[in-house]
Amino acid sequence: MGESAITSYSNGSRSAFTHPSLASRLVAIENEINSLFERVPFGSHSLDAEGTYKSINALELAWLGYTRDEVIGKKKLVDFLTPASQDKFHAYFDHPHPRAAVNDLELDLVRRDGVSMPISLSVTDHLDDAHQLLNRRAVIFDLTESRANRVRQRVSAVAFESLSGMFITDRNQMILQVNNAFTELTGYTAQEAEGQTPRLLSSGRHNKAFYQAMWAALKEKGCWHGEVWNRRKDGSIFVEWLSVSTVLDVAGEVTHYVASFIDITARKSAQDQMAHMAYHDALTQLPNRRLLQDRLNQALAAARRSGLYGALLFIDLDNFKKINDSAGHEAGDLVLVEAANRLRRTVREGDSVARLGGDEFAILLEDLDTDRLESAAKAQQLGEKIIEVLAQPYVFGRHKFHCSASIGIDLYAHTESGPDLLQHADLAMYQSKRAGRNTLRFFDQAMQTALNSHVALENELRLALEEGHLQLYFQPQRDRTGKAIGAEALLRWPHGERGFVAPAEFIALAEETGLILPIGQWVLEAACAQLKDWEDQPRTRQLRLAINVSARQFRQTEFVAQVRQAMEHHAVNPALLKLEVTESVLLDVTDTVRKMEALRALGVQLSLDDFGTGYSSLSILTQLPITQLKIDQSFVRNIGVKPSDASIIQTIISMAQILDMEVIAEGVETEAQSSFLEQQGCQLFQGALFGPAVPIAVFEAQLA
Ligand SMILES: Nc1nc2c(ncn2[C@@H]2O[C@H](COP(=O)(O)OP(=O)(O)OP(=O)(O)O)[C@@H](O)[C@H]2O)c(=O)[nH]1
Repeated sequence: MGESAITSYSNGSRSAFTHPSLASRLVAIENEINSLFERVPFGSHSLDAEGTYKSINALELAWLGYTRDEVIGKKKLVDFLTPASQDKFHAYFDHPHPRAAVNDLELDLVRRDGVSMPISLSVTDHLDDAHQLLNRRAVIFDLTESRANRVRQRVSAVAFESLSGMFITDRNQMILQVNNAFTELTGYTAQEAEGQTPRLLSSGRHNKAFYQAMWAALKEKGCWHGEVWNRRKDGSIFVEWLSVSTVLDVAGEVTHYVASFIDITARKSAQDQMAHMAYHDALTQLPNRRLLQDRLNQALAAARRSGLYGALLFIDLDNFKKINDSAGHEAGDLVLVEAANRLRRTVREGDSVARLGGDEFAILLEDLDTDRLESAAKAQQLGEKIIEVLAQPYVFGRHKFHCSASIGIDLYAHTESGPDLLQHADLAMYQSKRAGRNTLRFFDQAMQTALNSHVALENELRLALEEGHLQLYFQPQRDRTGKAIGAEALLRWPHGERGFVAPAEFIALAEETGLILPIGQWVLEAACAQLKDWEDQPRTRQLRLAINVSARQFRQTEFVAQVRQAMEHHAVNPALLKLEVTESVLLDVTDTVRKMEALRALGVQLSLDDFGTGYSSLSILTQLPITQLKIDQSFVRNIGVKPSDASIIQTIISMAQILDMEVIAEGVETEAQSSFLEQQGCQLFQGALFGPAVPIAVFEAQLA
């Protein structure tokens, strides 16, 4: 820029400048300075004593966005400041005793385009001999960049002090800096950590390969994340989620590593605990069925490779329910825990013990032998040991319980599948139960054949129920005059190929598989519908209908509600519905009494079926709101054959009279039986002599 571009104004009023040669000399010097400042990389200007621009360099003009003519002699610096900066400016410069210099005062300019610009202002004042301000020369630095840097630094500093533990190392992994969270999480202060390497925290839980993989990832990708077990200063171990990143220089060389971590010990232990709960039984802490299934699958895969036999033992405690019923569920729990401990102690390390549920346990024995018989012998040996160990008394304080076990064993080689094994062992266990309990049985081919037809029959029964092929037959119940007072509804299953399946066969199957529940519900609904039907005709309006309720059905919590709903649904008179239950429901007396009372409150009749064959004591009988006793047909059949049975019948009838219950005899086939029963005071009769079970149309046709 040429000389003409610089214009300076001298303040002619000042005495020091009155000498013409000195004044022109000063002007020349000032012009020289101005021209010098034209080339500097910062803003520069001079102001007169009033603060008006005397000179300004090109850079500052460019920042402001004005022309020289608009500024020189017309504007003051304060005209270009933000209001806040104006206040600051005045506070510094409107001083009774001007200072000689101000350095690095931070202000904000407002450019012509309205954008503000941070600057640093340094000013040198020229004073005359009387300390009056002559003029002022200023240099201005643009702080835009450095202020942004400072903001960045502040943000970084705040970020560094986050809740995550952080540390920065040099390229040799020497820790240069740690944050407060690092100290909180590890127990090491900055002084203790700085100068060390991260090995300071090593727990010894990771091997060399782990760290090698970490360094390889850092080298390749520039970052690594993962779980690391570390040790705090106090020696305690914690697990952290660690992220490490490399910092590179312009040449691509690592200069630093930056690591941040959070303590995930609590989260991890919660996760571990949940995983444990998903695979273990809460009461005994043994693996549960799910985990056993996994292990079975692994064991089968291993057997395929090794060719060795293994065995699965299915263990079920005998009459365990009695302990619950007699001493309470807590006592039952104690026995289960003790049984689990005994099983654990009895097996070899490596054998899996699991609780399948209730009082059922399983043991998986792997790698027994290449020979089937030898393997069976080993499994049997352990099975017998277990029977012996579990049969020892269970003593808790003053209480002592006895509980034997029944075991089913299935050997496996490379062929079986996990679910089959469990099913086979279960079936073999069931054979042990049938053989009198406290023993063991192996699954064999005959059992397999029986199982196959069992499974087929089960599917067919399910289908028969779904497709409405089950039927109710009606066997009349008559009074002493021979008049039908009602009927017992009996389930029949006409099978497409086999004709009628024997009720004993399919009902036992339904009990075993649980199908008895939907079947029982169907019977209940069908009986109510039938009662409703009868209600519409005068001839049948008074007929009562008895249905059989299985113990399993009766034990359901919602049983009473089901009965109520069915009766409401069909709007039947409850007094005409009779539920026949067997003595097997009496195992849980309290529950039975409660349910029976609820049923009686609904108005339903209750009959105790097969009476005399079970074990119900007289005292229990007196607690039950039963309306009828049914003499079992086995006694009736022995009338005139076995005198003791005749006395039992006499006792039952007189007992019913004392307890004010109705009494009915079933299975009456001969006149002799009938007249004996009548003589003893029996009021109601059912049996072939009075009519077999027949379809509804036949039954109704036979009504006199
Ligand atoms: N105390 C307790 N009882 C349980 C638990 N789980 C299931 N049960 C009871 O265990 C009993 C299992 O009985 P079952 O195996 O069917 O019959 P059982 O009396 O052992 O007779 P058998 O097996 O035929 O010899 C049922 O009464 C269940 O209510 C439990 O966690 N604690």
